[in-house]
Amino acid sequence: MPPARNRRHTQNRRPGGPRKTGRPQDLVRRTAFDVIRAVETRDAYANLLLPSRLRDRGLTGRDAALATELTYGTLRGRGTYDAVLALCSDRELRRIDAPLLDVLRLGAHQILATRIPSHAAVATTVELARSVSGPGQAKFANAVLRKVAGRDLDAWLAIVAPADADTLTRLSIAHSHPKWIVSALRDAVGAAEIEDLLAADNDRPRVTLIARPGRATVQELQEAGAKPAPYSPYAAILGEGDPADIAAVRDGRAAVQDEASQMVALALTEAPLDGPDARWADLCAGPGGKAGLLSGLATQRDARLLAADIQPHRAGLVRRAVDDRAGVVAADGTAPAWRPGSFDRVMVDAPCTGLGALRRRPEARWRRGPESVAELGPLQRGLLASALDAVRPGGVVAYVTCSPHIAETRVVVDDVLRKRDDVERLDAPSVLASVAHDLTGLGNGPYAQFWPHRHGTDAMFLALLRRT
Ligand SMILES: C[S@@+](CC[C@H](N)C(=O)[O-])C[C@H]1O[C@@H](n2cnc3c(N)ncnc32)[C@H](O)[C@@H]1O
Repeated sequence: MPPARNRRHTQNRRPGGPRKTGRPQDLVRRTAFDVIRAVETRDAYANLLLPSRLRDRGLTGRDAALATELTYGTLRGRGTYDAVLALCSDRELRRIDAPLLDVLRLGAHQILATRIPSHAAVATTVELARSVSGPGQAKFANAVLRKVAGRDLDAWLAIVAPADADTLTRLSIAHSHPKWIVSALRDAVGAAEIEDLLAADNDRPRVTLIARPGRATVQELQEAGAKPAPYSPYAAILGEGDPADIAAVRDGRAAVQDEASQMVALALTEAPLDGPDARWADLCAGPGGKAGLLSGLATQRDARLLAADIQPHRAGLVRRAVDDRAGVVAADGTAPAWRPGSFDRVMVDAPCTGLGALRRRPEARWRRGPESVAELGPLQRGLLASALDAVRPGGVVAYVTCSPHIAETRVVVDDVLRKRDDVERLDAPSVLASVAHDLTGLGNGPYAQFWPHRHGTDAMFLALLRRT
């Protein structure tokens, strides 16, 4: 993980301190490197690939923890490390072979953000450079990394992100976020909190579980070692350990799910409604996180959930997450197979940039550019319009994104509603507060926005809309 932001975290538990026993450190670094390369070359997701690489190579315990930290930290901190490396290299970064540049980033992370002694970090990284790029490049790596090791992180930050630099540049380098994301997040959260938000994006996210209603209980998760969670009555926080070690998770009766994701689904089920309340739909259900919760509650309330996703394989994942009463279809939510007014409650968890979940997807910030926001806009508008048609008069739609970018959140809702006179906005923060009394800081309504730095959750957005 990078710089400025993470002092809180790194001071308490900086990984990679000296070890007493000889361990396969080379294998640990090689594993981190291989995952970082796969992220770069074939768009792999670190959080999906790393666990299987650790298993394949028999890395467990402290070795697995170090490989995870090196992988995630290097991916997150890339923006800061590149700024430092650029000053330490006599070659422009774009002229350095991509694999070697990843080795250098991995070395910079160890030197600047872990307790691994600098000389050991340099020596092992140079060895890795030798095996990846040959002896000549190892010499180059040695020269660059020795310069990196000449200053600590604070000293480097004073040079690469000085206080008198323009704010966007300073925040972008110090907190390792692309400038366009810093700018978008600042528009959404405001200048006073942007630095806290960027810092939270670089923190290790807590692992939150959901006990799927009717199939598992929070008590069962707590007996397995999880702790109470602040907001959702179905959530528990796993401080350490592998979720897959918990029987309810292995059986699919419980799952890993961010607490804000749980809360926005609960808000849909708690939004006040007159008349029948028997037919629910989730138009973008894959892989089934929210649908799993909705289906359990639907069954308890004698309602029925229809869950749809355009991608058949994701609809298949939904099938495993929901209970037997729910229907699951592979369908395009913008060209519905159901009649208008078919449902009482509809969830639209729209495809989005995912800027609200940067903590959990360390590579995501480097993968998309600002153009992706505009590209997703028509689909987001189409899905919301379709959901409003699918709900009966008096029924409720939840429009949700895992992004706080205002062009994906309130701008979409306001655009769609401008063209219709049959929709009213409900006060989403009040509905959420009816589920969890201590839940504040969601904004002044009618929309609700969760924040990592305020709530310790993903930055989920929620609009609750009622057909009139
Ligand atoms: C943000 S994800 C949904 C996450 C899910 N609700 C959960 O909680 O696990 C968005 C989903 O929308 C699906 N999708 C994209 N376009 C769609 C469309 N036109 N109709 C239905 N689903 C669509 C994607 O395949 C993806 O699975």
